[in-house]
Amino acid sequence: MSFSLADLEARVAERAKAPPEQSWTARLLAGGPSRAAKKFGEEAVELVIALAEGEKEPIVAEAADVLYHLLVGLRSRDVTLDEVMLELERRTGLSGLAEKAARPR
Ligand SMILES: N=c1c2ncn([C@@H]3O[C@H](COP(=O)(O)OP(=O)(O)OP(=O)(O)O)[C@@H](O)[C@H]3O)c2ncn1[C@@H]1O[C@H](COP(=O)(O)O)[C@@H](O)[C@H]1O
Repeated sequence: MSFSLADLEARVAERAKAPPEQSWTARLLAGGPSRAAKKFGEEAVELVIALAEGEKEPIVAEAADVLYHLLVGLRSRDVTLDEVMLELERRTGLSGLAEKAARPR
């Protein structure tokens, strides 16, 4: 498998420039960040339901929708995948439980 989230981010960036009547990406972005956020939320809920039900095929399909709509949402706020990956890389040295315990109360 050579296709990556970075490839999808590049595709989203390319299609953002298309006329909205020819591109779902461009149409979503033309609606502004709140439109992209709302669609991401809908897709996230559909993934939650698929995960709770436990069937693999819908989980894969809904997870794909979530990842694509996440990238569109990030683009709507000019946040890059690199910025998110840097944050994830920063966290690799720390267990999630240790990080939670270290939070100010
Ligand atoms: N990965 C995706 C992708 N995943 C989902 N979608 C679209 O997201 C839209 C919403 O999906 P849903 O079916 O969940 O939602 P809906 O149409 O509102 O239907 P319901 O909620 O009523 O079920 C549909 O038009 C899907 O086709 C995507 N649209 C685009 N991409 C990628 O973006 C590229 C560019 O696409 P365009 O911008 O459309 O050219 C494509 O080549 C793909 O690589």
